[in-house]
Amino acid sequence: MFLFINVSITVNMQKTSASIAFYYFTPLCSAVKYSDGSVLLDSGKAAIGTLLSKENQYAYLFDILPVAVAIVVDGKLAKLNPAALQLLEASDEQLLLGRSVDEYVHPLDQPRSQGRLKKQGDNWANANSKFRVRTSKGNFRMLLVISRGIQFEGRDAVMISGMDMTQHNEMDEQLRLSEFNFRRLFENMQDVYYRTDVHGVVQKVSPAVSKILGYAPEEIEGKPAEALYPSASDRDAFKKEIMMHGMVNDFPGQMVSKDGRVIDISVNSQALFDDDGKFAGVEGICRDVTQRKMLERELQRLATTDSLTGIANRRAFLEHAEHIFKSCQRYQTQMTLMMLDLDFFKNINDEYGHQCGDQALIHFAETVKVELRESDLFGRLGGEEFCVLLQQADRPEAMLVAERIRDHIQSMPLSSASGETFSLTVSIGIAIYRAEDDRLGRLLERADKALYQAKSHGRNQVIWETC
Ligand SMILES: Nc1nc2c(ncn2[C@@H]2O[C@H](COP(=O)(O)OP(=O)(O)OP(=O)(O)O)[C@@H](O)[C@H]2O)c(=O)[nH]1
Repeated sequence: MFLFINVSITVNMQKTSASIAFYYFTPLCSAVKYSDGSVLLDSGKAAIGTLLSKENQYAYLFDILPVAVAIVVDGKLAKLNPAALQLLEASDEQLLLGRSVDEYVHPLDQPRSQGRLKKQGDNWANANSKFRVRTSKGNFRMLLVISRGIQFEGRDAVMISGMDMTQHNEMDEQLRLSEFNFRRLFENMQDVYYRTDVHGVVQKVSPAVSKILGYAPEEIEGKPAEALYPSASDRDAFKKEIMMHGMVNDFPGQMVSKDGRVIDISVNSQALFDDDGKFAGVEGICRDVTQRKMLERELQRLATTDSLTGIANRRAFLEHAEHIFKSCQRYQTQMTLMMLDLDFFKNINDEYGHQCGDQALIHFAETVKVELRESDLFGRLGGEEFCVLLQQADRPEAMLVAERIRDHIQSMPLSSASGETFSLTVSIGIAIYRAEDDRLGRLLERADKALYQAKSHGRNQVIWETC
């Protein structure tokens, strides 16, 4: 296959038999035929001379060239090959011959084009340059054009050869536009774009990082990303997920800002691989979700907390208790459950008012809390009924805690808004986990039964389950 790059011609062309000499190149030979008919060949390639001496073969080559070629005399088209006709969307060469080149060149490119066509003689060449060309149908094309002085039918002429770059140009433009869009996004996005290398060293980070973490990008780029994580476990969980799935979505984590604050973040990332398919790093987007997390925590707190006393509400208590119950079933460990109910509480409300009753409930909860350990659960099941779950507590231990609570409640000083003092008592029923308990409800039922007995036996007492 020929490679007609920089086709350079000396022409002595008649209308019927054309004689063109090409510099042409193949892997095997290079050859030149000059206008005086002489042929210069590389040594050892004389066979090609036979080919070059056949002038009609050059005319044939001119016709089959995939590159548009036009010969211009005095600024007017004098000869075009079929590729040129195709490029100019013209069906017949005769319609173009004699027309000024300017008719086909974009007005803004005409001064440049005219300057290049003005040169005399046949020993010069214009460098590659882009021109906007208008076809016969009015469509614009972007051409990469080279031109060279030649002799055509005994006159100074210019041979122009052009490659259609319209598509390349559109692609360039699209690329430029997408680069521009990416840059605009990169500069202005609220979230932080980041990319690390295979060792977790930050390669690129977007300017939003300064708003979120207080660092300028240059302070982070080139440093290990893990220096920004407050906890190694967060980092390890992230790495594990990325290595396992190649990506993470809305992955929760935390980072430490320049001023030492811990920021909640959510990360969308994906693993990067090199051409050989080897892991090459991670790129992704980090979002500051501190506000969202605070709201979520607040919502969670509201959903699980009794608004009056601040202890667990019924749902949260039972959920947690269920959890501990299952653990007891699996590991056959101990747990005891106390049901606590204030005695004659209706009377407090009736005598001192509902607000005073509320205050009494708050004091009650605070007093009970003091008697419990971190691992114990305390919740308000409703009204003046409460429940305590003691983990790893046997009967003597549970009885001791319950008695202490009962005692402290009865000696807890309370006063009404008008200054009247009064006290409260509490009845407590206790049940302990048994191996045959198949659900938490069994334990609750037995504790409730014991509480009922405490009430019916006179209140202000602790009763251990009977059977
Ligand atoms: N102030 C106040 N009172 C409440 C609250 N929840 C329930 N109560 C009141 O608690 C009282 C419970 O009354 P009862 O169920 O008759 O029980 P009791 O008066 O404590 O009598 P015993 O349980 O039999 O000793 C009712 O008057 C309820 O209105 C609350 O959040 N605040």
